[in-house]
Amino acid sequence: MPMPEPVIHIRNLTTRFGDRIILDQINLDIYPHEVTVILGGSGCGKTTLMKSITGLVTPEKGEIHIFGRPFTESDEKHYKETLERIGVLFQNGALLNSVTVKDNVAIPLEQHSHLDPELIEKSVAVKLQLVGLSHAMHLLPSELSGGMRKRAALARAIALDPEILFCDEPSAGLDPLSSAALDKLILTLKEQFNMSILVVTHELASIHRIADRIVFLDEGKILFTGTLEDAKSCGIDTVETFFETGSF
Ligand SMILES: Nc1ncnc2c1ncn2[C@@H]1O[C@H](COP(=O)(O)OP(=O)(O)OP(=O)(O)O)[C@@H](O)[C@H]1O
Repeated sequence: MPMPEPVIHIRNLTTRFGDRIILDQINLDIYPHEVTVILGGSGCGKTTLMKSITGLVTPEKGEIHIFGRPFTESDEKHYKETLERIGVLFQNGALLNSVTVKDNVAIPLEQHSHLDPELIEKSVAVKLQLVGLSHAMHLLPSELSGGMRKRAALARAIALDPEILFCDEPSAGLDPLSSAALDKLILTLKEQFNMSILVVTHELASIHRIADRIVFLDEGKILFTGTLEDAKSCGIDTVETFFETGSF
């Protein structure tokens, strides 16, 4: 079967901090309605890749097309419209501590939608129900467990019904049950909401549950891309060792 058009198409992406090249001429296609797991040792550039794609870091050179249109050199209107179709779950959750869970999830809708307050309230309630936090909507982030905080941050990341969702180490610091619950949610977002999802994680159990495709980064270059099954027997020592041992 021919591959569908990628939702993200990256060519020769180079990102540098000072005199250090972090991403070195990356070529990568991200396909729709799949979970793509970005793997690689600490400091290899996984977060920088996500930030380069989402405009949080400015690449030195290269092209990024999102939804079939150039993103790197787009005008302000197109740039903003594209970002509204993307959700990001940051590594630390990045919830505002001074407002309730419900108000945290409402923020993107208040800032980027034209919905009236009543519809915003309904939309927030739907998202909180989806992540299983209806009962916690009036709590402050500091009153939540780690797993609940991650789910609240996920509800906020999907507030605008994004077509692409980025999750940076969503299960870091979670116990196995909370981690599995989060993976289930990620699969629901892919299967029922048709999202294309990029996840940075190095937890083998999680990778086996969610990954359709693997992108393995090493020192700023892509060592392997392909399906999870292919990754396990790709003939590249670093990749195969990871799948055997769970460490880099
Ligand atoms: N804003 C920045 N300024 C300078 N250097 C940075 C900046 N952000 C990241 N780096 C450096 O770039 C390299 C890649 O960082 P990045 O966070 O992308 O790695 P990572 O693969 O996500 O690592 P980890 O798995 O440990 O989170 C690291 O050496 C880091 O110190």
